[in-house]
Amino acid sequence: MTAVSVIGAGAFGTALAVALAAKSPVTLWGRDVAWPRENPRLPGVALPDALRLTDRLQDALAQTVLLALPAQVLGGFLADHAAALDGRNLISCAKGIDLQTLQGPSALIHAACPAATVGVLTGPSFAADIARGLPTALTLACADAATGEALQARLSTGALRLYRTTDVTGAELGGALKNVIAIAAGAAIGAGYGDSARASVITRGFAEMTRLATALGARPETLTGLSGLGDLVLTCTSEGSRNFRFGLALGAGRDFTPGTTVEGAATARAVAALAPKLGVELPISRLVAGLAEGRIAMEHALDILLNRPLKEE
Ligand SMILES: NC(=O)C1=CN([C@@H]2O[C@H](COP(=O)(O)OP(=O)(O)OC[C@H]3O[C@@H](n4cnc5c(N)ncnc54)[C@H](O)[C@@H]3O)[C@@H](O)[C@H]2O)C=CC1
Ligand SMILES: O=C(CO)COP(=O)(O)O
Repeated sequence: MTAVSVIGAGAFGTALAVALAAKSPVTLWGRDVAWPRENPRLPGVALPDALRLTDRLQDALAQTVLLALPAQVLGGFLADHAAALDGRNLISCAKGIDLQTLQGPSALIHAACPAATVGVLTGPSFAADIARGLPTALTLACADAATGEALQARLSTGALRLYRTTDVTGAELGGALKNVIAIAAGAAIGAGYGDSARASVITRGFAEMTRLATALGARPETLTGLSGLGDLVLTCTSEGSRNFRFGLALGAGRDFTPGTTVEGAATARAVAALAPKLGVELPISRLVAGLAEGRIAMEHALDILLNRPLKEE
């Protein structure tokens, strides 16, 4: 039995498994791992011998399990496999808010697996960078400080440097909400509004992320760390981001590749549903929800943002 297993053989799960296999044997579970030694979602990355692939969950579960499934499928997966997962260290790597329950991945895990120790691994990191062994800094959040420290040591490698925090809510929400703002930043660029407009979206978007996250119990300083500001900067400025590219396509009125994981689209709708319940104003996120649902046309988006009453920063 390996020390760490990774559930979800998409781009991110595979990249994490490749990186961790440099340190100790890793098992990677996926429902569709019939590919030879290269994952089509992560082209050009050879899978090392220390990485064992399986589609049998019962063969995959170590004491520490990284859950690298998209946020909108995590709840169903947990419902199906809670008994096998409970009691382990379960670390969410998903960046989203579940649209059905309006909860983040850590709350879904707690609810399904009450005896598990829950953690969150998040921060600025493209799967391709991690898989290539490029230097990357992430946040490992765990409410239990001692377990968090042990997990930090277990999951750090020569290239992957983990910082730790006990603020699970803040770390998780930073990663989820930056995807929504990245869609807005992409839309601003795609529509030709320019880099100054993008800088405004990043800054005012960060204010929205902080308002919502603190209303849900996050510590404000967590939002200024890797999991919040760090990942926001990466995702709003790089075409390596699927959320940013989705926004680019929206802004330019172009189609977007179906089947691509774009966490920010569903998360924007979850955020729009949460905002009135919490009494927080989130104009950019609500606009992204409207664009993603097709309720708002791109040609009206700018007017909606600019015609609001003037206010203090
Ligand atoms: N790709 C990246 O650079 C990064 C991704 N993440 C996060 O990791 C999470 C996963 O994203 P990616 O791996 O990039 O997505 P992906 O689109 O590359 O892969 C998704 C994987 O989930 C599997 N899947 C879908 N529904 C399933 C189900 N019901 N049961 C079992 N497996 C199922 C698919 O077969 C696929 O292997 C997302 O929350 C994303 O935000 C976080 C950091 C970086
Ligand atoms: O979360 C990511 C980088 O930190 C990946 O972003 P995308 O899901 O937008 O590709």
